Amino acid sequence: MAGFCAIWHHACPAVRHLPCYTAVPDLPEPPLAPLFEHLADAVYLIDPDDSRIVWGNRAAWAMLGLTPQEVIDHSVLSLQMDVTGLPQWQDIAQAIRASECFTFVGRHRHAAGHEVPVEVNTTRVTVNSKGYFLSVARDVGRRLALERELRQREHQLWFALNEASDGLWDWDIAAGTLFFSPQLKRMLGYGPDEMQPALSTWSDNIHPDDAPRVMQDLQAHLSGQRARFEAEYRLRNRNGVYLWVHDIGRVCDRDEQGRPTRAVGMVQDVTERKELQLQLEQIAVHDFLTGLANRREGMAYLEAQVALCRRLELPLALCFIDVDHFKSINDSHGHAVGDAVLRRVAHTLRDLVRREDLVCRWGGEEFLLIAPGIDALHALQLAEKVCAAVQSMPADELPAVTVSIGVAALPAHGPEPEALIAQADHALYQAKRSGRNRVLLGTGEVHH
Ligand SMILES: Nc1nc2c(ncn2[C@@H]2O[C@H](COP(=O)(O)OP(=O)(O)OP(=O)(O)O)[C@@H](O)[C@H]2O)c(=O)[nH]1
Repeated sequence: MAGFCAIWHHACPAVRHLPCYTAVPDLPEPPLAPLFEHLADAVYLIDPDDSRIVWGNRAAWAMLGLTPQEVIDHSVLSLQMDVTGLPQWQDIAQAIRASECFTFVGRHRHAAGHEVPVEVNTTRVTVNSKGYFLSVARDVGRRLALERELRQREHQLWFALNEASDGLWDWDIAAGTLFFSPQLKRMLGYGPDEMQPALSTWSDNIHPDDAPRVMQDLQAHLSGQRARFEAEYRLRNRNGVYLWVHDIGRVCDRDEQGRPTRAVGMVQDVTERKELQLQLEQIAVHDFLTGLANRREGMAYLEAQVALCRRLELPLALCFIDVDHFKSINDSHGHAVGDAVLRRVAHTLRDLVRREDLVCRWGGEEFLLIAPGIDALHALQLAEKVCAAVQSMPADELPAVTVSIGVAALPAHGPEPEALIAQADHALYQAKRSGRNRVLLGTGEVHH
């Protein structure tokens, strides 16, 4: 081995860190040896009889992290982790002799301790009348890593399509086809072979009340006005039941003119969350006992309608309605009966008003009727109707009651909602004082 130290040295000016090869007359070298020096793949010349490496190129030493001195005259068995002994080497040598080119996939041992996955192609060459093996080893670590990554991605994709809770869609806009993932079909109650892969399969099943908004949102994204498509809407399932879904998607391909050609997205079933949200919204704006709008909702409606009617120069009327002697109902029949009476009064009021009117429970046994577009005269007539309707409620299981009503109207009784309420409240107070079961109009005076 001492002779090798002299002929393999580290002073090659072209490649500074790699040992440089110098041909030695008494050692075999493969044909075209100088050419192999410039190959990126490792090249070894191996004596088939004893598996000794007798020559290698620069890439060979680099791949192993060793110097030529550490490799030359060593058996391939010391480098190749998948060849475990001479008998196995003999079998391999036999196979190499029997074929034009023998391919072997294995692992080289790097000086730093890690493995280098290699694909080794070996062929036979004759040097100085003796047969040798010429092996070209390619580092396939990167390729294997890529293959592993690809397999991993395929697995993730399979998982996303089949197991993830979100349904996926892939819309080939140019071809006019819409792919629905197995999970999306399952979410909507369809089998794997159902659901035509067409846009109409989706769009025809959107709730008619939601469809215009959803299509507008989709169009806004396709035309580039919005960065992505996102919508919450009702989608009909196979049984005709509407699910609430959260749909989010994005254009992923455009043609040379910038027109979208493909979009992908995912759909989540949010029915439970949406129904809970709707219930909470309902609770937030409704009175629990009567189901009417609550005071906060009534006030918001009054403010909005006063602003609108003032802008359009339309009248607006308010009726403050209070059940007469309600305390005595509670006292003589109990609180539960009192509640039932309040519910019945509420239903009577609701049945009497127009769609654009709003009745809210102001508190206790007080109700507020907001009637946009109605002047004071018509409001008085409406209030009389309310009095009559309450008085004529059937007195079967529940005690009969009457109501007193104070009326105020825009513009006569003040431009602001608070002024209108104060006027109606004062008129109600007067109605109570003057005997109850009656209607009085506000005076337009300011009362403190
Ligand atoms: N059952 C029941 N009673 C209620 C409710 N809210 C308020 N009340 C009762 O309604 C009664 C209102 O009494 P008052 O304000 O004295 O008025 P009133 O007895 O109707 O007399 P006038 O308004 O002067 O005709 C009180 O006894 C309250 O306890 C409710 O949700 N359910």
